[in-house]
Amino acid sequence: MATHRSRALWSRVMRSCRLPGFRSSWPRGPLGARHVSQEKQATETHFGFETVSEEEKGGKVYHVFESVAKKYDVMNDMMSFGIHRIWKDLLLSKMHPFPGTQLLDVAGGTGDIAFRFLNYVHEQHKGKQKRQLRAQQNLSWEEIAKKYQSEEDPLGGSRVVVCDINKEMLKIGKQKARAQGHKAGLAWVLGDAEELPFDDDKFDVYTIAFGIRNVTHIDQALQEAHRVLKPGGRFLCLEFSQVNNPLISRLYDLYSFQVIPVLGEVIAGDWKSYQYLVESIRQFPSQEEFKEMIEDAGFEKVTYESLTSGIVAIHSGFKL
Ligand SMILES: COc1cc(O)cc(C/C=C(\C)CC/C=C(\C)CC/C=C(\C)CC/C=C(\C)CC/C=C(\C)CC/C=C(\C)CC/C=C(\C)CC/C=C(\C)CC/C=C(\C)CCC=C(C)C)c1O
Ligand SMILES: C[S@@+](CC[C@H](N)C(=O)[O-])C[C@H]1O[C@@H](n2cnc3c(N)ncnc32)[C@H](O)[C@@H]1O
Repeated sequence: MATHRSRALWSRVMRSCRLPGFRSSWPRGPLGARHVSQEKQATETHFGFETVSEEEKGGKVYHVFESVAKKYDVMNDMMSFGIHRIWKDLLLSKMHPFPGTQLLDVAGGTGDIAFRFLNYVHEQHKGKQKRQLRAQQNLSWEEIAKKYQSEEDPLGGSRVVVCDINKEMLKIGKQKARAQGHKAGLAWVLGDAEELPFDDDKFDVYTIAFGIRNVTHIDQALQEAHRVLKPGGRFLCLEFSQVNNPLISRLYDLYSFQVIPVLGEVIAGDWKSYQYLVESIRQFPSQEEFKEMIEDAGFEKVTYESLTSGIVAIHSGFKL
């Protein structure tokens, strides 16, 4: 059994060497994940390097995340040497939520962004409370103790809704929330980024981390982001992007195509989902192209910051 498994693994490694994975520059559709050919308008798209119908794509993406959900978090630490945590922390520092922020985290999966948000606003609120106490002279010990024991909202009114299309990812997220003691200020909603189950002008911030690449109609998801944000609200997207240093790009390509699917097979028993991951990264638009797409959806003051040589980028835009 073990020999069969390792032989199968080796044959996959060999096959993957024949993939365009050895090219130093990658074919990139101008619209990223959505490729529209002249003959078959708006019916075909990409699922990694595979061309599939738009109807098929959603089901395939669903299957990927249903399959990897249980191993999702451990895979991210292994593949990125823990670096995905730093990227997510940076997204939160960029957001720098104000007290009372209403956040919608779309494609929120197992809750990494939501938990960071809750920890951030909790720390912020505690800091504010301390500063207020320090500023008040001559408080008795009883008054100070009362202030700490009062049932005041420890999140200062901030709330987060995690919205994801995949039940299995949300299930793992809810288990993590229980284990980490997150209860208040957190809601889980099953929903599609392309058709959000929320009213217009509802949220202060919309985040999407490593999610938009998987959506069939990225333009539709961006328009939905714009719709649900309040005027003055902020769009923030953390996603894979384009590496511009040729040497790092070559190493990263080698690592992506030769190591990541192997890790996927060994840790999650799922080569194909991790092959989809690395292929879908190469189909996603560059920093500048994605910036234009965000502007086309009606966002203003759109900027981006490339992280780790452009392996990922954070895009930001405002609904004004
Ligand atoms: C299904 O869809 C998904 C599933 C998911 O689980 C997650 C997502 C969404 C994704 C995330 C939340 C983040 C996931 C993170 C990544 C995909 C990885 C991002 C990658 C990095 C941060 C590292 C970037 C790597 C480089 C720039 C290249 C550095 C690599 C090397 C020097 C190794 C070069 C590799 C080769 C020559 C290939 C052959 C090598 C071997 C077979 C030996 C094995 C090598 C290793 C295990 C690597 C050891 C590397 C080091 C000790 C150096 C580390 C250096 C750096 C990190 C700069 C989702 O959608
Ligand atoms: C790579 S995970 C990202 C999870 C989380 N944001 C994080 O940073 O770890 C991608 C998530 O996008 C979700 N997703 C894919 N297509 C979606 C869609 N159309 N609407 C909402 N979520 C979607 C998947 O179910 C999956 O949970």
